[in-house]
Amino acid sequence: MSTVIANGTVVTAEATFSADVRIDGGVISAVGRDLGGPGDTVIDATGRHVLPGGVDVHTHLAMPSFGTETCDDFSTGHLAAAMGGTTSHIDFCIQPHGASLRSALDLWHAKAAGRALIDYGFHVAVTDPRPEVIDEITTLPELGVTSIKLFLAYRGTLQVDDAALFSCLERARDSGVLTMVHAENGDAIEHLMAGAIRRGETAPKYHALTRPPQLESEATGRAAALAEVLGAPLYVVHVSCRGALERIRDVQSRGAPVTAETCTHYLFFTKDDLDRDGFEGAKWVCSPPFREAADHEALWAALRDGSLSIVSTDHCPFQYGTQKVLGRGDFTRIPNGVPGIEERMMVLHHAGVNGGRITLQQFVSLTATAPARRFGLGGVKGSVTVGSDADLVLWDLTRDHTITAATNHGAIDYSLYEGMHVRGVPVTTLRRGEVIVDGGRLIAAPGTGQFLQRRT
Ligand SMILES: NC(=O)NCCC(=O)O
Ligand SMILES: [Zn+2]
Ligand SMILES: [Zn+2]
Repeated sequence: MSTVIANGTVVTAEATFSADVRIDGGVISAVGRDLGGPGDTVIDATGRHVLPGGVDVHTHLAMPSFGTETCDDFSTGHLAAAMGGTTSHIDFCIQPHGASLRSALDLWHAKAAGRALIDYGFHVAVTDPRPEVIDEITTLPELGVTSIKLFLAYRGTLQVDDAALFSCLERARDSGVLTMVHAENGDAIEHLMAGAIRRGETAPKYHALTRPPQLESEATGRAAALAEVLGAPLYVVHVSCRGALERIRDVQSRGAPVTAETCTHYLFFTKDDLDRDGFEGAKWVCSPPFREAADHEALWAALRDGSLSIVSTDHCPFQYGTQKVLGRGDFTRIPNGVPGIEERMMVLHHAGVNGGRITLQQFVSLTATAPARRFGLGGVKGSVTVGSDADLVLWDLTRDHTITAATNHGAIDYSLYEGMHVRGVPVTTLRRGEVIVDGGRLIAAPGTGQFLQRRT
């Protein structure tokens, strides 16, 4: 039996046009006029825009960190994602020290099993780059994993040195695997943090002050230079500042295969948000930290000119009431990370498209088409085109909504965007042709989200 989304306005990364979308076996089989026929299930999209479901390539669900674990698992995180119009994501599987990459992946598969509502893939974060672990990178594509991540910060837990970065970039290049990098100079940060604590500077705002933008720019330039020397593909995650953008543009101008993302929150907040009354600023603690208003404009410009091609969330939620408070009296113990998987599409659409900063096509590209293509899902996810999975979101561009943690759906007890008014919301979400959210009601059953085997 076929489903037809009738009378909507289809939006792709290239164009916006009136069309029906026909779905057979969970896949888009036609896009055109008057596609409905007898026996079809028809979903009337009159007055709605039909967008590809969001693809979020940077999330941390049920991730152990700072002595606790991110509060959204593959059940609550997926519920929040689906409610916000995101239909697939790629989560970071973190290699425990001493473990193989394969066993780390097994751990993450177990976290998702029986819970998933949307489709999901994994990147592997290599944290213990022993020679045999670097050798294992070549085996990842056969497991459906075609990207690894290296952290240049978080000394003692996640950080790797330049020798490991160089070896991994080389091995990944030879295996068709994309290397992602968290670019901050972890050694300099440790030094600055220790000095702040010695001086009794313990409040959340010192998180931002001990991670200055120069240390992100330096690490970005270093990673980009190593990738350029090797001709290895590199993806810089969560770019937050002008200096890092300059380093990325520099290597891109010479044709180096370096791409980059920013995350939603870096377009909205500044380091002053960490200096809110009492301990409230802890809600805004993430790495890299928030910068200046001028960085927002630089990031928007980079999204327009393509030097940044993706907006992801870095959804890494820790409850304020029970988890962020672990760092009361010592900012270095505040779990790093902020939530955003439910808000990404709405706030980016509102500030970006309604705000006149990007077009609706650019919005689709940044949130769905480009991330799918970059991470081995092109032609499968992220586009309203024939042959792609029917992951679709029907948007009402005229509907108003006020964001508040009380009506959000994840396990997190706050929203960075609390009280923000947006116009334009997802009203119906389909995953592989099946309606999973309609009018704010979840319809999908736990365990129906599928693992995404990605291509190199
Ligand atoms: N971003 C952040 O503060 N936490 C999540 C881990 C990471 O991406 O660095
Ligand atoms: Zn990071
Ligand atoms: Zn992250």
